[in-house]
Amino acid sequence: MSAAQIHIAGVHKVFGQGAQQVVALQGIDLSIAPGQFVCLLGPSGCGKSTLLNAVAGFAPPTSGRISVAGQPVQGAGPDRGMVFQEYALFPWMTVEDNIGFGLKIRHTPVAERNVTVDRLLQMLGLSEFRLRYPKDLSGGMRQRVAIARILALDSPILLMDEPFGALDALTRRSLQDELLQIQAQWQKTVLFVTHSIDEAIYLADRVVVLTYRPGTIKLDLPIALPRPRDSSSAGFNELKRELGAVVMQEQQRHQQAEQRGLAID
Ligand SMILES: Nc1ncnc2c1ncn2[C@@H]1O[C@H](COP(=O)(O)OP(=O)(O)OP(=O)(O)O)[C@@H](O)[C@H]1O
Repeated sequence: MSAAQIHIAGVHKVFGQGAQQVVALQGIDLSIAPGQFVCLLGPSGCGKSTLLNAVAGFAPPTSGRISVAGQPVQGAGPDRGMVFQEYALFPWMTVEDNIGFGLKIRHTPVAERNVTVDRLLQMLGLSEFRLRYPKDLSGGMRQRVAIARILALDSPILLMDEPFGALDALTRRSLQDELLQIQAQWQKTVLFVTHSIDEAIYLADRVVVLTYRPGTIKLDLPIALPRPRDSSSAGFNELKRELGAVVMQEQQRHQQAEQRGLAID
C-alpha cells in the first residue's frame, strides 16, 4: 500500500466534564491510502461525525494525532472538502454562483472559474439549472450542487457526512453512481459516513465499523467485490449479513445503554 493520505493515530475525543463527560472516541488508529474509498458505519452516537470533523480540522481530538499527506492537521484546509447531509448552499445565490463561490474567494480569474463551473454543471447534469436558486431544486439536485461546489476546489480528499441520507432510494443510487465515477476519474480519497450497510458495501473499498460509546474500531473490512457492484448478488448479500450482524450488536448495546439511562443523546 502507498503512503497514507490520511493517518489517524491513537485518537481520543472527550466531550464535557465530570458526570457529563462523554468519551466519543477512544484509541482510533486508521490509515487511508490515496484514492481509497472508506465508509464509516455504526449506530447513532458512535462517533462517526466526531471522527470526520477531527479529520476536517473543525474540532481537534482531545489527544492523538491526525495527519494528511504527512502534515499534522491544524485546522480546516483546502486539501479536504466536506459535504454534509444538509446541503449547506447559499440560498441567495444561483446554482452556478454557489458552485463558483470557493473559486471566487480564492481570486481564481473569471475565465478559469467559468470553465470549471461549466465542466461541473455538465458533469453533474446541472447545466439547465444553472440560473436557478436552491429553493427551486429537488433534494437530489441540491446535493449535486453541494458536491459540485466541493469538486470545484479540487481537494484530493472528500469528507462526506451522510450526504445522501435525506434522499429517496432512486436518487440516492444515482448519486452514489456519480460519486463513484468522480472518485475513479479524479482519484479522490473519500471518507464517507453512513448508517446504511447497503450504501457502505456499494461504495467502499473498505468498511470501518465503530462501536457505540466509546467509539472504537470494531471491524475494518476490505470489500473486494468487483465494480460496478450488484446489490442483488450473492456476494453482496453475504457481506450484508456479516456486517448487519456486527452493526446490530452495537445497536443493541446502544439500546440497552439508553434503557439503563446511560445515554444522553
Ligand atoms: N459538542 C458535543 N458536546 C457533547 N457531546 C457531544 C458533542 N458532539 C457529539 N457528542 C456526543 O459524542 C458522541 C458521538 O457523536 P457523533 O455525532 O460523532 O456520533 P455519530 O456516530 O455521528 O451519530 P449520528 O449517526 O447520529 O450522526 C455522541 O454520544 C454525542 O452525543
